[in-house]
Amino acid sequence: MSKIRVGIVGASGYAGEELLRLLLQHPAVELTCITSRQYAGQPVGTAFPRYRECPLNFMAPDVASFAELVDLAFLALPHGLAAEFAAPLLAHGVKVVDISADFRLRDTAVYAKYYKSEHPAPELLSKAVYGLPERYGSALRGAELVACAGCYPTSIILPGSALLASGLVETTGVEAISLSGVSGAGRKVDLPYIFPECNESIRPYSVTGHRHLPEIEQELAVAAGVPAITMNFIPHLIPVNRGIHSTILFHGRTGCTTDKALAALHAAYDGKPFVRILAAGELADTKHVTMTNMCEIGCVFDQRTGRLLVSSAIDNLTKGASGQAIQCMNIMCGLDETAGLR
Ligand SMILES: NC(=O)C1=CN([C@@H]2O[C@H](COP(=O)(O)OP(=O)(O)OC[C@H]3O[C@@H](n4cnc5c(N)ncnc54)[C@H](OP(=O)(O)O)[C@@H]3O)[C@@H](O)[C@H]2O)C=CC1
Ligand SMILES: CC(=O)N[C@@H](CCC(=O)OP(=O)(O)O)C(=O)O
Repeated sequence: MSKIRVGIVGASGYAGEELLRLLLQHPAVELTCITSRQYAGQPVGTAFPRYRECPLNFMAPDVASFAELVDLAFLALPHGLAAEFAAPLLAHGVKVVDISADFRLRDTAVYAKYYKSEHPAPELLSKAVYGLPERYGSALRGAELVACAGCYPTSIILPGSALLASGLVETTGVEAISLSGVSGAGRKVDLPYIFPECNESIRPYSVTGHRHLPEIEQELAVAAGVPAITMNFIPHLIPVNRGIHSTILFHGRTGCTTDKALAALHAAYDGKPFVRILAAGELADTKHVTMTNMCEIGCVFDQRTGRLLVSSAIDNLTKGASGQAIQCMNIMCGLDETAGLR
């Protein structure tokens, strides 16, 4: 079988770097082109010295020349911009896997509120499949445009949707407290993210209106089968390079126990290669998942408070971004879901 020709738009950032790491050893793809404005014309090793021996050169992000070289494009661009690239690429017949947030929200008014601008390509929203393979696997088969789930959302929606769908927990009073490594903010020089500012620091931010909140609420409501879910989501920046840990608190319904919650998670995810359900008494740890495409989930029911405490961990750059994007590509193209990701 001939290899799928793929390219990365925005390959000089952290999501781009993670795509490079995974795609350069993917058995069914040929990485034909990578773009960057600042490194255009230079070898990939200029931006990432670990790839000094790699013969690839960055090219300028010119859609027409890029589209000639690829069957499928990964967009690792800032939100707002990704949609501007998606539209002409799709028009050239190129499949698009977008890692940005541009096609995740179904409601353009919600997008405008949280992303502070009108949606750049609303006409494409109906084409977009939400890129969370464990929940949307069959819709991904043959999709042309995939909106990869966000990093924090992946860590919350995977456990949360299974538990809400099981009926063991209430749909009201949901709370999620998440901790993210600094690579989640991208490869940029910005004062709050330089080493002396974020080392030895744990800092909550955007505690009442983070842009991932509507994405999490949207997908949890779908899973729960209710018109809307209103919840708290409290992200924190922590001084590690990679990894997200989320603690999600639910009010248990009558009969909720740790064993029943674990059984619901097993029923949803047994056989899914990138979800690991822990045994009773175990909670998730980012150390167990960094540099992998795995989401690790544990939970415990607190009899005293009636709350189900759920703990989940992912690598923000792998299952939270580029690994998930490749998992989506594998399904879109009829490959083994795990190709290049084990
Ligand atoms: N970091 C993470 O953990 C996650 C990131 N994401 C999403 O993935 C996307 C990329 O994130 P990340 O890699 O962290 O971001 P970075 O800031 O590290 O990289 C952004 C990339 O976009 C390119 N770029 C920026 N502006 C333009 C432009 N005007 N035209 C063309 N290229 C441009 C940059 O290249 P150059 O300047 O050289 O042109 C660079 O390659 C974002 O939408 C982010 O929200 C999603 C999940 C997790
Ligand atoms: C630590 C940090 O700053 N994290 C980013 C989210 C990471 C990201 O890129 O979000 P997407 O999944 O939507 O692309 C933030 O809070 O905006």
